[in-house]
Amino acid sequence: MALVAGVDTSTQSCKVVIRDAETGALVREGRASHPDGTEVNPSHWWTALMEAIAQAGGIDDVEAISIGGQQHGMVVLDSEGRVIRDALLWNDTRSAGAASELTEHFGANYLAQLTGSVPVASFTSTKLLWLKNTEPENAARVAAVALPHDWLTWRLAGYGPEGESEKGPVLDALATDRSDASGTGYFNSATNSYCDEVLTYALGHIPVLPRIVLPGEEVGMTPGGVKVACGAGDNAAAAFGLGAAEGDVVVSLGTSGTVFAVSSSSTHDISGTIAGFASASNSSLPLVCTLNAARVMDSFAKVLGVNHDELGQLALKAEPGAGGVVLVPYFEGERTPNLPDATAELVGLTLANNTRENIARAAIEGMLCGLNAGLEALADAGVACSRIFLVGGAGANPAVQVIAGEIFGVPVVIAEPGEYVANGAARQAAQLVLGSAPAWSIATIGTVSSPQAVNVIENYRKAAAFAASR
Ligand SMILES: Nc1ncnc2c1ncn2[C@@H]1O[C@H](COP(=O)(O)OP(=O)(O)O)[C@@H](O)[C@H]1O
Ligand SMILES: O=C(CO)[C@@H](O)[C@H](O)COP(=O)(O)O
Repeated sequence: MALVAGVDTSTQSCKVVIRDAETGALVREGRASHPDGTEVNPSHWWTALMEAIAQAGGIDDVEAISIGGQQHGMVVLDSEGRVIRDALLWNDTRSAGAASELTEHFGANYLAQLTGSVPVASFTSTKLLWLKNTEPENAARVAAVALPHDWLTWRLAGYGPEGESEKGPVLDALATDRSDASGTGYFNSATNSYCDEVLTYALGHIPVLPRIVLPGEEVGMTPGGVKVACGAGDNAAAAFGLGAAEGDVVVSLGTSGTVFAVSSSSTHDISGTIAGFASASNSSLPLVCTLNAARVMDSFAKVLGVNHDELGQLALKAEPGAGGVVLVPYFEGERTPNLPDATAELVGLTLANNTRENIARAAIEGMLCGLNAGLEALADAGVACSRIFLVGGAGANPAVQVIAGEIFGVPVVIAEPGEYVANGAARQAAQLVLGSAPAWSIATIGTVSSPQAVNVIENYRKAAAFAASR
């Protein structure tokens, strides 16, 4: 039995699954936490990866490993392979001004055609421009730029600063894949090449960038002799893990809320709503992302003094529409719509409807209505949606599954709880070992199908428009 390992180095934690390459059967798993914050020293990701691998029983008996990871984070290295400053993560909004500057300089239409997306503060390109504008001495020292999964892949393959790695600081050994590169804002996934003009404007010079490795190709070997595959951005890895095909839309409720689909045609949305990313299988991954998902539930569970399941039970005791209470969940600002400085609003309260049940339901409805707007944008762009796969930490909550059926108005398939990003990465590792991607089956536990709660969506739309107008 050949074993493969898949990793999800996500915003809040690192998860490792070890699976049978042929059947996909789960053999062992492990996880470790990441620190809080939108600015993180990458060494914490390495420590968490080592801890999660150890918890999963190590990888000595594994033939190949691949890493899926949070997208966009800016990891800047000097010529000695050392990290110059803490990485700015995808949910750090300080580069919102730089995003506007890039869009004004090149034009939304030009960037959408060239890179598939109009940049917002999440994109790596905007973080590099922020670095050049704010910390010019750090920007001048940048010899290489990597994403979180690229940097961990490099370290896993034995590279890193002298004294901390077996193979030393070989910057040219950095590697990535199309899906994660497509989230940088300086990559053209039609030609699989980097956009020098955007990079030069953003950073002031062209650094070493990870070479693009195609699915099924090998990046290198760990010092222990395990093959390393190219990895992927976390959303692309989840789609690959689920085997998502045309007509399947994936909604992921982790720190970010994302709605995306694997598509044979690329998008170039000049409004900036849809990011035109690449998938982990040589196709496209149109995606809409919000900054406010699982943590909205974490926050309301804390305020109401309940756990996640109890929050869900409270929500299901309230009627759809929460008696008129509406949450616009912009706790961390928002990315789609692009409102980096917005704050959350709880509106429509009266003495009669101000109950724990209504507030719990409004929290879940608000989180999902934000993503429903993304689903509508994908439909407007011609992306087919006959069913939705719900994944991510908050997607496992039974109340979220029921309410998702009402908000999306499309059958919601409930996959067995699992680590779908890590599974997708493990499937990439299996592709490397077997020569083609194995057809692992996905265990589902049911489908939620409800008429769409049109009034709930309309009330949310009005409240969100009001919040955006402030
Ligand atoms: N049953 C649940 N209901 C709601 N939220 C949950 C549940 N279980 C976990 N979460 C939340 O999901 C988040 C973790 O999900 P995950 O997909 O791993 O996030 P990320 O990939 O961004 O690190 C945490 O905020 C956690 O509190
Ligand atoms: O920025 C995006 C997608 O564009 C986020 O989806 C990140 O990739 C983080 O993912 P999670 O850690 O929330 O799963």
